[in-house]
Amino acid sequence: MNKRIDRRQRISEAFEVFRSAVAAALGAASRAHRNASVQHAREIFEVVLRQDGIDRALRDPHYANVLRNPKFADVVHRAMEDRERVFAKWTAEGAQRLIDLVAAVAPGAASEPYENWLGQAGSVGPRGPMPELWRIGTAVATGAPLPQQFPVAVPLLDRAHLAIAATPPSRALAENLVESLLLRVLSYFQPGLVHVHVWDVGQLTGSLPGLYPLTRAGLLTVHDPARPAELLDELAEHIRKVHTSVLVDGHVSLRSLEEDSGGRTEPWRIAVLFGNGEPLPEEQLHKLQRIARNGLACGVQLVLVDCPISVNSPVETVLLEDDLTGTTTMTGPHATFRVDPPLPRELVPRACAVIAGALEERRSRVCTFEELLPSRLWAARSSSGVQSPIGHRDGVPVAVTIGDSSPHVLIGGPSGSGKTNFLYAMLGGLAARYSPDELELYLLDFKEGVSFAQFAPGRKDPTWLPNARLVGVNVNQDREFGVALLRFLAEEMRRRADAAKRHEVTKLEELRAEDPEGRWPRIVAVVDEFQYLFADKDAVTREAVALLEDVARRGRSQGIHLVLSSQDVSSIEAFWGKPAIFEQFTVRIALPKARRVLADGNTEAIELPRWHAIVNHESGVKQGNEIARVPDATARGTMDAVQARLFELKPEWLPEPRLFDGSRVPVLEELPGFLQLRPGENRAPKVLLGKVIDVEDHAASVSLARAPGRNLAVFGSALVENASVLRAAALSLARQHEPGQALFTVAPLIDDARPFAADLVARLTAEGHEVSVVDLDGIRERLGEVAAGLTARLTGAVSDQPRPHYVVVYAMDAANALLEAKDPKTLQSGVDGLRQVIKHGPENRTHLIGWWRSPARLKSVLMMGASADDIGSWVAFDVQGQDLTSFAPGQLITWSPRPRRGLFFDRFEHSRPQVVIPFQVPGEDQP
Ligand SMILES: Nc1ncnc2c1ncn2[C@@H]1O[C@H](COP(=O)(O)OP(=O)(O)OP(=O)(O)O)[C@@H](O)[C@H]1O
Repeated sequence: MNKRIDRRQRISEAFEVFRSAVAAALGAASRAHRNASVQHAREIFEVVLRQDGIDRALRDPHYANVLRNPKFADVVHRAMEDRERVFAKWTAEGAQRLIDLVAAVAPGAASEPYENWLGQAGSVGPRGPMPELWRIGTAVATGAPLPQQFPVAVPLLDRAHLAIAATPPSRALAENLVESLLLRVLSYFQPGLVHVHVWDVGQLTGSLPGLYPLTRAGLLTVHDPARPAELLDELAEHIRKVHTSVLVDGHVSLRSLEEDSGGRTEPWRIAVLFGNGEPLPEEQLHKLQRIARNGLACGVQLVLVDCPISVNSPVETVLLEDDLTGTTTMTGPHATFRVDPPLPRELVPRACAVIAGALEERRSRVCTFEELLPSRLWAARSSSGVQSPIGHRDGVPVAVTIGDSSPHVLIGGPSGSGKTNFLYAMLGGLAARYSPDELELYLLDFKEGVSFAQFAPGRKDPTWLPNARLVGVNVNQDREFGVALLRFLAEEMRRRADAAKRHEVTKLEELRAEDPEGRWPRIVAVVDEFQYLFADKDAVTREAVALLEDVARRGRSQGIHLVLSSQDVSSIEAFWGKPAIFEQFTVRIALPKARRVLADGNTEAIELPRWHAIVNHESGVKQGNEIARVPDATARGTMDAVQARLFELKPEWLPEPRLFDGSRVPVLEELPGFLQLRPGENRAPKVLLGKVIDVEDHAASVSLARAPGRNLAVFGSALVENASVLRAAALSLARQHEPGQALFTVAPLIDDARPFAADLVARLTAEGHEVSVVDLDGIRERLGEVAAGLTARLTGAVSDQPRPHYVVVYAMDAANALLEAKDPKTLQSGVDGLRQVIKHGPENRTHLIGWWRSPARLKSVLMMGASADDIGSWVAFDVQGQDLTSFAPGQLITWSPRPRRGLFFDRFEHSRPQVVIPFQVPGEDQP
């Protein structure tokens, strides 16, 4: 029995060992399993965590427990470490870089806290600097290890539109954002440089109530919510206007123009559209898309709130969420931003009132001439045209553009309305911007007075305007000078067209590109009171019209531009009768009360205040009107000061402008053409008579060749003028002969002529010439001797080289009766002698230079034995055109005499008579 018990005991014990072994084995397995599970869970967690990212896990409430579990602490720790390592660069410098960047490109009100600027009117003018970004809030990079804040800013004005999409809870935030942004912009720039338009689909009273004080100064326009089309049309019209009047000639945007011209010439327009999340009706949407597409180039900025639109132009987008955070396309999806807190309610209207007030004050302040000038003189290029501000509106410059698409300018305004002042403002601005290689000026003033005289060197002021190539003053009745200028321009136009053809181009801009070494400045020719050109229905007007038509039509592509100004455009029938000419004058400037310069029905000039001008680049149609206050440009220290500065800058080689002063009496002895005369064997002597009216400053001259007809007659009763011609003729001949080589007979046949003749004789003898003087009593005999000498040659009795002999007779007709008497012996009259001299003198080097007090008195002599043909050239003073026709067969001479002007015709040289200005005679003063 005991044995059995013992065995059982042993068995039990044996099983006990087994059980313990099993238990131990199971325990170990379970521990291992537990460990493995934890390990597995960690790995799975790490996989998930890495997949989601630690930053997301940290924000996700589902992760909260797990992240606290100490078992996963090392996984979390590792992930955090990795994140920190990855973000080390960002953490160290990322946010700071953004802070620095915004501070650099968004100066002043563009990014600083409102305390620094709100309530002050901006001071930055049209020349900038232009902020690149404008602050809207603060962001943190989502997922960065440290919640470092950095500013969020968006580009605006010329750079990108702004679209904001909000949810109902965040809509108010969107409005705050817009308000703050607008105030930043409005407070940055000088008042007037930015205009705001607001349209809100939902609210009749409009949004942004804090901005309302701006309406008083016209800086804010709140548009009717029921009529969005009105705003869209207005913006579209503005864009069109900028294209047609400002962005002419090559510039694609106001910004590129600004870079070239050194300043903004057009204010920005910011249009804020508050929508309701629904797209606009299709037609309006298309309009809006067009504005979005073209607006940025023309200074039109859209800010669209809940106004869905897809456009093909730069737009930055802001998305605001229910939780009042947002994202923007500027910072991408990895940054969450918060809109800056709203500006203090009560400060906004006050700030807007300050801005409006400052603008009103600016408006009442007169901009100065100095403000028309560029920051750098002569820095602009004229390849595609020239442009200069001529005045300001609301502190913003208003410019005139002259180029291929706005080639010519017409200025109108009654006397005293400021045309001349306007021209000065324009010429000052242009001359300061464009060097003489870029722009040449031809300035002609028909008015009494000397408004352009200061541009040429004068007795008091030796400086002159370097751009001026020609200055014509006191032109008054010398309409021929206007024609001469037009002729010169037409000639230059042809020269340029030929050069263009050689380079196979059609326009000046292309020619300049093809021929960079060539000098091809643009030419602006200004004619003040140009209606004088068309004063009579005569050959001058006909020629002027033809030339004007040619230059107006073809000048544009050759860089030749006309600026015509008149107090009475309506009276210029010849001009009006040619709509083709008129149409070329697309730039119209109307001064107060100007009539007919602008298009019919555009009567704004009537209401224009003093010292203002309407600048219109659209042929005068109403939409093209831009009003500018023109500064005083004629006072001392304005145009004259610029001229003095430019004079210092001018290159050495630049010649003085030619001055044509209609009131000046030319002086023979100062004329280069006279001083250059020398004795010469093989040339026919040249006789200078006076100056012709031309651009080149030539003398009128006749060649006294050894040929029939080479005599000179001077007609008219005007003593001084006739004596002047005889004197100039004789003195110029004297310079072309060695002393003793020629003989001069000087015959004053009336007493009044004696002083002139005596002076002439003195000068001729002083130069060593042989002079014989005869008076009325001796003339018949003298002519008889000369005639006999000629007869001897004609009959062959004498055959040596004839000696040049110039017979200068004052008032030849005084001897008519005396000459007509016949010699009782020979039955010859003195007239026969005279005829012989006139007819056969020239071929034998004897030339008659005679003054007859009327052409009829000479004609009576030229009946038999001599003819009008024997007087090959003549100058007439105070003689009507019809009285001269017998000396210019086949010509219709429409000449009305005028003081100190003669009509000159050389049948050997001229197809038509030309006007001459006689030289000064001794004792005669300059006016
Ligand atoms: N913008 C201006 N600011 C101040 N003064 C001005 C301005 N424009 C013109 N004036 C002054 O008004 C006067 C007349 O101006 P201006 O000579 O330019 O007129 P106009 O139209 O050319 O007259 P007119 O044809 O009679 O010569 C001048 O004394 C000029 O200084």
